[in-house]
Amino acid sequence: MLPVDQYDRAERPTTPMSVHSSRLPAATVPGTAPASLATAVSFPTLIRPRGTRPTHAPAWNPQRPSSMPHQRYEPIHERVDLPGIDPSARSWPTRRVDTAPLWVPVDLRDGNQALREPMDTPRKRTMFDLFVAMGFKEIEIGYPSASQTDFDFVRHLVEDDAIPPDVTVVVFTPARRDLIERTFESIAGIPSNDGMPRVVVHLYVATAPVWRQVVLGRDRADLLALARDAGGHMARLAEAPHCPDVRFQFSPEVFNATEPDFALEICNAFTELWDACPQRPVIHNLPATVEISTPNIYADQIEYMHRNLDRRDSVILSVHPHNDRGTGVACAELALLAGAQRIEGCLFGNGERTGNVDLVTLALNLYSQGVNPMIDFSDIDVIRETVEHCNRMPVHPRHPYGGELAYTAFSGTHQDAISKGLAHHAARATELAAPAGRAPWAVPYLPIDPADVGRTYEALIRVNSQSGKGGIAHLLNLHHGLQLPRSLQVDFARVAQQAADRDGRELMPKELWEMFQTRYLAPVHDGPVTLSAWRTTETAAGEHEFTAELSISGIETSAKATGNGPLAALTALLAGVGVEAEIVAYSEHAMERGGTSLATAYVQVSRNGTDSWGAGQDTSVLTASVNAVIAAVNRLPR
Ligand SMILES: CC(=O)SCCNC(=O)CCNC(=O)[C@H](O)C(C)(C)COP(=O)(O)OP(=O)(O)OC[C@H]1O[C@@H](n2cnc3c(N)ncnc32)[C@H](O)[C@@H]1OP(=O)(O)O
Ligand SMILES: CC(C)C(=O)C(=O)O
Repeated sequence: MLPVDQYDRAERPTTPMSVHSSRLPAATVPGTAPASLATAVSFPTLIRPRGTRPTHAPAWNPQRPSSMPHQRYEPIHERVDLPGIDPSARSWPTRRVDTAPLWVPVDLRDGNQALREPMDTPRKRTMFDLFVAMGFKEIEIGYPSASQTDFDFVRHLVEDDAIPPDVTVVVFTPARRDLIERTFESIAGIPSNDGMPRVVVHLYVATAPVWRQVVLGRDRADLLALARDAGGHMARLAEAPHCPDVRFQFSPEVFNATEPDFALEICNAFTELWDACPQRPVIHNLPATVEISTPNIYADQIEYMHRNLDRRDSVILSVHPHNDRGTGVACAELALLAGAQRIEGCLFGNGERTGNVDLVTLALNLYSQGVNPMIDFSDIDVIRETVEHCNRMPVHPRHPYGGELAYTAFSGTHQDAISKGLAHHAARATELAAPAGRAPWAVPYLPIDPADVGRTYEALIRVNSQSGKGGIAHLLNLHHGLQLPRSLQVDFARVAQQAADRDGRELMPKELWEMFQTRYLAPVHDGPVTLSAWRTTETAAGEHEFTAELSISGIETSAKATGNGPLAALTALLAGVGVEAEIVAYSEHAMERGGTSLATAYVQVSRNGTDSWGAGQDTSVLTASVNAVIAAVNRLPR
C-alpha cells in the first residue's frame, strides 16, 4: 500500500470541492455509503484487496489526486548537475535525420538478462540468425562471463562458423579482471575480415553518483582508477598472440544521471588508453540505463559529449536508451539529431523493466520518412513471431508497425478514409504506370503501406459497433466482390451496426455476407410475390413485354404487361395484380472475384414514401435484376 499517511495532508493541494459538488456521483462501491462531500471514500479503501479482481470503478474522490507522495521525487536538474551544456550551442532542434545509424541489437545480452527464462542456445541461435537475415552488421551476442550458457553460446557461434564475414559481434564485460579474462577466452578463434576486427569487447562500469556511492562504494577518482585498470587489462589481453583482432567499447552505465564532465573525463580516458584512431575507432556508448528525463535533456547531454569528446573522428558515438518513461524512441531519435551515430536496442523493445529502445519502431520511423533503414523488415510477422518464440513473451497487438492491430481500423470514419485512400492509391499507381507497391504512399491513417512489411490489406478494416457503412461495404467488396450503391451501404450498415451493438463484438466478413444474403438476396418466403415462370420479349423498339406465372399472397395467377424496359414491364405487371412499387434505384455489376461470370443487381423500390432494397445474383443480368425487384418488393412493409 502506498505510504500515504506519512506525508502531511496540509501540504497537498486542496480541491475546490464546492465548484464540483454538483458532479459528485452516487456511491458506486457496493456496500459503502454514498460518496458525498462529507463522506468521500478515502483512497486506501478504494483499493481492491490484493489478488482480487476489480468489480467496479472507484468512486470519484476529490482528495484522491493529491494523495500520492510526489514530493519524494527530484527532478533531473536537482539530481544531476548539468554544467557545460550551453543552450545557445544546441544544434539538434533544427537538424534532420537523413541516413540510418549503425544499429546494434542487444537482445542476446540486455534483452536476455531481462527474461523470466533466459534463452537457451537454440533460441539464441534462432535470434542471431534472424538478425543476420535482417541485415544487422553488428550484434551483441552475450555476457560470456555471466553463465556457462552465455559462454557456450559464443563458443557455439565460433565453432559453428556462424558469424558471417561482414558481421561484427560484441561481447559484454564488467570491470573485473577475472570476468574480462573469461570474456576473452570466449572469443578465441574469431578471424578478422580483410584486416578488420570482427569482435568488439564492451566494458561497462557505473558512473552515476548514486551507483558510485551505493553500489560500488567509490568516489570519482577511485572509479576512474578501477576503469583504467580494467581497460588496461583488456588492452594487454588483446595484444596476446592468440587473441583475435578486437575493437573496444566503453559504456558509462547510467550516463544520463552522471555529471557530464565526469562522463567526458572517463570516456576520454578510454580513448587515450585504447589509443583510438580513425582506422580503429573506440565506441563510446552512452546509456540512459534508467530513463529519468524528457528526451530534450538526453539530447543536450549527447550533444555535449558529441562536441567535447577528444579525438572525435576516432570515436563512434553510440546511445543505449531504455524506456522507463515511455520515451525511449524519442530519446534515441533526438540523440541522433544531437550527434549519435550508433544505436543499441532490442526488437520490439524487450529489455530490463520497461525495455530497451525498440529498434523496429526506430528503423521504420526512418523508413516512413523516406530514409533507407538498411534493415529488412519486409516480413514483419515472421520477425515478430521469431522474437516472441525466442523471448517467450508476446508483442503487444498495438505495437508500432509490428503489432497485430497496427494497421487495423475498427472505427467508421477511419475505415471510410482508408478505403477511399486505397482506391485513390490504386488509381494514382495506374496513372503513373507504376506497380502499386512502388507508387508514392498517401493513404490516411496508415503511415506506411502495410504491404511493405508483408501485411495484406485484409486485416486493415474490421467491423464492430464503431464501424460505418464505408468499412462494411469495403469488407463485402474485398471478400465477396459486391459493389454496394451508397444508399444500400447506408441501409445495410444500420443492420450490421445493430447486430454488432447487440452482441458487443466484432463481425467477421463471413457473418456480414450471411447477413447481407439473408436481408437482400434470399427469396422472401413469406413475401406476397412469388414468380414461378416468366419471360420477356421486345415487342417493338423501346417496348418490352413481361409475362409471368406468379402467386400473390398464395393465390396463383398469370399476368402480362408492357413497359419501356423489362423491369418497367415487371412493375407494371405487379401493379396490375395489386402490388404497387416504383423502382427508384438500380445498379448491377459483373462479379470481379471468384472466377464466376455471375452478375449482381441491386434494386431499391418505393411505395407510399417507404423504400426497400433487394439484390439478385445470376449468370444472367436480367434474371439477377428480376430477382432483385421481387426481393425488394417482398421486403416492403405490408
Ligand atoms: C545496466 C546493465 O545492464 S549491466 C549488466 C547487468 N547484467 C547482469 O548482471 C547479468 C549477468 N550477471 C551475472 O551473471 C552476475 O551478476 C556476475 C557473474 C556478473 C557477477 O556475479 P557475482 O559475482 O555473484 O556478483 P553480483 O551479481 O552480486 O554483482 C554485484 C557485484 O558486481 C559489482 N559490479 C557492478 N557493476 C560492476 C562493473 N561494471 N564492474 C565491476 N564490478 C561491478 C558490484 O559492485 C558488486 O560487487 P560486490 O559484490 O563487491 O559488492
Ligand atoms: C550498456 C549497458 C551498460 C547497459 O546495458 C545499460 O546501461 O542499460
